[in-house]
Amino acid sequence: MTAIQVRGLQKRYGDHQAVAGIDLDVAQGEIFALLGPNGAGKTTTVEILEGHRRRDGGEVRVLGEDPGTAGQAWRARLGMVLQTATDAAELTVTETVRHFARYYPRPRNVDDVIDLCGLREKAKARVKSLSGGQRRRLDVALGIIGTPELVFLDEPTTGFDPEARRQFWGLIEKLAADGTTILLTTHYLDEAEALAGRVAVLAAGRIVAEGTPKSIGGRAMAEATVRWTDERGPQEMKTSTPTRLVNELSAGGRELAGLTVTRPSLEDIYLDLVGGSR
Ligand SMILES: Nc1ncnc2c1ncn2[C@@H]1O[C@H](COP(=O)(O)OP(=O)(O)OP(=O)(O)O)[C@@H](O)[C@H]1O
Repeated sequence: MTAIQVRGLQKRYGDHQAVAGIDLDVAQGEIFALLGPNGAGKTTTVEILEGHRRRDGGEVRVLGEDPGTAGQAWRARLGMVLQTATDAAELTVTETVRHFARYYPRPRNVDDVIDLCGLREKAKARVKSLSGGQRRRLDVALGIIGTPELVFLDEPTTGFDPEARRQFWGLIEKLAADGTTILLTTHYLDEAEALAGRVAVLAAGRIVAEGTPKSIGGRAMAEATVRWTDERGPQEMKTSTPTRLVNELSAGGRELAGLTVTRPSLEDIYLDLVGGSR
């Protein structure tokens, strides 16, 4: 079943076209990433899907309903990770999660969620004493306490140190393993590559590429560059059949000094895709 279906979505702020006609399909159980630079229209898109912002044009279905008109029962099936959710800073982590659990008809077990989000050691700590990364994990705890079918994560790891990001990715993978659909926005390529089954690259309100991280921008098909050094010095050849080339070069068991085979990185392709639109 399709969790999210978007056709021709448009949003304009004054005379600025923030979202310029995008199509999206996210299947149930998928981790889907909207990847794009600052100002590409990611947050606007997610807020429309959450029902927090009105669209100017296009069709949107989220869990089968139009977010513009869907009611409370629909909302309870979504997990929205809002940075403002943890304002009750005088409460402890457990108290905060327990408090939010009361809003939902089918909440997860409070202790399970605290464990899942890696907050066991901080369960009795006041929210105001948490680090930025721990607070973000608490935001996620509050986003998933209601057993949502679909979770929206808007730039979840911005400002995290590398270890906190790894831990957070692990949490997202655990959620997805339970069958939760996840739509995340990010401007980190490695995050999209590590987590998402499919990625849409957004630039200036349009989707400029979509597919698996490996296939984005035709990367899987791109020519490889084979480099090696021989008696003439450093050599370089571009080829669509690098295995054959290396076989030919090394015929008779000849060792090739400094041999490397590279394809354009996701970063090369991405910068190419979004470069013209900034
Ligand atoms: N409420 C608003 N009023 C006017 N312009 C807005 C409003 N919200 C967003 N914009 C503009 O619309 C464009 C898209 O913004 P949006 O926040 O959706 O981008 P984004 O991809 O999420 O960027 P970031 O990575 O910086 O969060 C930007 O040019 C932004 O300045």
